[in-house]
Parts: sequence; C-alpha cells; structure tokens
Amino acid sequence: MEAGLRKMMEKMMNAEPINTTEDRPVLHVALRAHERAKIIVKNKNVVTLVREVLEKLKFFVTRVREAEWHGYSGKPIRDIVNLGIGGSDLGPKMVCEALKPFSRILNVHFVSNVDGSDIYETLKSLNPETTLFVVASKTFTTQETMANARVAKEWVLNRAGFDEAIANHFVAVSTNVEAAVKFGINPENVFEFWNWVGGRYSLWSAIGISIMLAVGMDVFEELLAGAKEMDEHFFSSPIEKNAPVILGLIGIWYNNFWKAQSYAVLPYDEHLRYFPNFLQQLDMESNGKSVTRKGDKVEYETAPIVWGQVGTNGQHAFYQLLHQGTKMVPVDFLVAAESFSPYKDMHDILVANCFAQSEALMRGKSKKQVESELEQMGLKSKKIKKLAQHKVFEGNKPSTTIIYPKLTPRRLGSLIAMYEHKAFVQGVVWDINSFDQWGVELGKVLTQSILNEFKGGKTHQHDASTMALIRYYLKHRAK
Ligand SMILES: O=P(O)(O)OC[C@H]1O[C@](O)(CO)[C@@H](O)[C@@H]1O
Repeated sequence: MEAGLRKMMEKMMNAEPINTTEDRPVLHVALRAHERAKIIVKNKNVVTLVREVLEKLKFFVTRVREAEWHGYSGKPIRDIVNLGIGGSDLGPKMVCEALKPFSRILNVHFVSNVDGSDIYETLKSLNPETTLFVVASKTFTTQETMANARVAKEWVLNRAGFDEAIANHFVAVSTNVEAAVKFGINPENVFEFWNWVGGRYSLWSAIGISIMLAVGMDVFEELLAGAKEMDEHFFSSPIEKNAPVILGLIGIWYNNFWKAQSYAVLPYDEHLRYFPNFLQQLDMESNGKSVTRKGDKVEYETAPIVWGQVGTNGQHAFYQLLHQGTKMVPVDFLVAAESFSPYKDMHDILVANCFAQSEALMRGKSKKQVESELEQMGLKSKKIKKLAQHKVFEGNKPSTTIIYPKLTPRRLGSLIAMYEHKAFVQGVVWDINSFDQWGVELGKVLTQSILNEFKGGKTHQHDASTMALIRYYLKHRAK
C-alpha cells in the first residue's frame, strides 16, 4: 500500500525504533509472542526477558491466590488495590471487568485519580492487614500514582506500626526499578517491564498483574494467546481480509472523507463497560497528533474523538443525537452471541436492541412512511403535518457490528489486539507517530508550578484568568 503499511509492520517486528521521538522500538507484540520466538533488542531476545518476568509473576500470583502470601499480622490477602493511571489503570481495569466471570478468590480495586476521594472511598471498606497494593507505573514518577501510593503506605504503617510491614503489602510494576526500591518496596517484589512497551499497550506485561491476581495465570495466558492469534492474523493476512486494516480504513473513510468528528464505541456487553474508556486512551493518545513523523504540520484530520458506553444504557441518553442530530457519528457495536448470565431471555432482549439500532441507523424512516403511519393511527391531517418531520429518521448512518460467540479470555485478547493494530494502521496512513504522547507534558509542568505557589513558593507569571482562579482558591480552600 502507498502509505507503507507493510514496511512499517516489518519495522515493528524488526524492533526498529519506530517511536522516533523517543528513539524506542514498539514491541507490545513481544509480550504475547510464542515462547520460542526471537525479537532482538540490543543483542537480547526480549521474548526471553518477557518469559522470565512471567515466571516470576506466576510464582508471586500463585502464592497470593493460594493464601501463602501473608500480611504483616499473618493473615492472607483478600483485597488487591491497583494504584496506577492511564495505561497503568485503564487496560487492567477494563480486562478485570471483562473477565469477572473468571474471577475468584481476591477482590481487585482500582484507584487512579489524584482526587483524594478516590483512595479514601476505596480504603474505607478495606482492612490493612489483608490488603495488598500494586504500585503500577511505567515511570514511577507519575504524580497521581505516587500521591496515592504515599497515602496507602501511611495507611498501612499507621495500623501496623512498623516499617517492615511495607514489604508484605506493597509490590511494584515499573521500568524504573530504582525508584520503586527507593519508595521502600522490596526489590524482589518489583516486576519489571521495558521502555519498548507503551503505557497504553502494556496490559500484557507485568502491568497486567492485577488481572493475573484476579483470574489466575492460566486465564491470563489465554488472554495472551488470543492476542497472539490476532497478531498472526494481522501480520500474515492479505490486506483485504485483514480485520485491523479493514477497521482502520473504515475509520479513516468516515473521519477523513465524511468529516466525522467523533466515533462511538457501544458495547452491548456489560462486561465491556470500560472498553470505551480504554479505547479513548488507545486511539486518542496514540493518534491525537497534528504533525507528521517528520514533524511537518498535517493537512488532514487525524484521530477522532472516541466516546461511548454500554447499550442499552446509551439508548436512553444520547442515541437521540445519533439518529436525529446534525452530526454524523460512526459507531462500533460489540455484542456476544452468548452471555455469561443465566437470564437467557434478557440476552435476547439485549441483542435485539443492538441489531435494531444498527438497522435503524442504516434504514431510517422517510417522511412518507411517517405520514402513512400517523394516518393509520387516525391522526388528522393538520396534526400529521405538524408532527411528521419530527419523526423522520434520515438513516444512512454508518455502523460496524462486531459479534463474537462468547467473551472468553482468548477472544477478549484478540479483540483488544485488533483495536491496537487498528490504531497502528491509522497512524501509518496518517503518517504520524502513534507511540509518543508529548501532548500530556505541558499540563504536567504547569501543575507543578501552580502547586508550588499553593505551597507559598514563588509566584509565576500567569494569564489573568489563571491568576484569578489561583487567588480564589487560596482564599477559599480548607485551612
Ligand atoms: O505508567 P505511568 O508512567 O505512571 O504513566 C501513566 C500514564 O501517563 C501517561 O504518560 C500520560 O500522562 C500515559 O501515557 C501513561 O499511560
């Protein structure tokens, strides 16, 4: 293809630094590659490194799940709290929810926000003696995660009364082992991953530890196997039969040729309730760029705004706009032929709703149809004239329905990997670097300087509006 997709795929698999602004290869595929595969980075087969960490994780996860790992007072662990944000939260949280039918033994919680209410409300119902914290951060410097980790550490220490308790209640996942150890975590309990794994592509690495703790290693291996199947399909299928390529091109068609501003992901599957949030980061952080790989300003649209929520809830909130609004919103529907719930009749209702929506979007309802229906209802012609136009559905609104037999761990792995590769395909066609995220940096820097001012530090030059906000806050914040 003209955009050089095959060439970029080869570059990815050859571990070339396709994340050019950070000079890093992009190798999330290595995290689920066959154990005998070879992907060489700096003279090391990274697949071997991946397998070594997986073995270490297996040992740890089994000990916790089989109650061989004890809290400081000798009690087994009951609750896991994942402290992480962005890629260190969204992927694991989405998968844990999706695999709830396979989840046993431990309760897994996620705390991400730097709003103290998040950790406060989570800890309220937990017992420090039986709670294990996973500090999940690629960099181990992320403000939100470190703030939450400090609160959690104090919470455990306040109850335990001795520093050594930390070793029983904290593990870390990071590429920055040194910082994790400095935080007080036993180096044996730091699980490594590597800077060739992007945060939003990292659920397959040790960042997936909360998934492993929730469902066990066998189920996690199934998830990896599903992703590997999709990788094989993506790297070996012809373009016209290649699911991520087709999805990617459909997206580009509506985004660039029909000028769709946004794209909705609507899972008719409660277990995928966090899938839209996950895809938001995957697509918008990967492809929300406005310069080409060479640094020139792009002259076309890149990533759309991704949004959505589960059907049928969305039907009673925003589908009005999908059907009759002025914006064209392409949709992905996701639906399982078989549910995990025992209520089969309810599943029929759910699926019927899903199919009805795509049909309604496509077919719409003409004014003529509306008028004849109103006539049959016995309405007077004056009333029909008044009402008809409001009941017209334009139709011809695009959607893709992805239907699968049942959301097993393997299928979930394939589904996620399919969307990962879709983002890659789109990034290649748009000629942008899908693997950096410089756009999040400015806000982080400004936060630091404002925070210093809150602490009485030097006042910086801000615009008038920001100055007014700072003054208001300092006057009204809790003393
Ligand atoms: O895992 P970390 O290093 O704490 O980063 C969390 C998230 O922050 C980001 O860097 C954006 O700020 C994401 O790309 C990443 O997933």
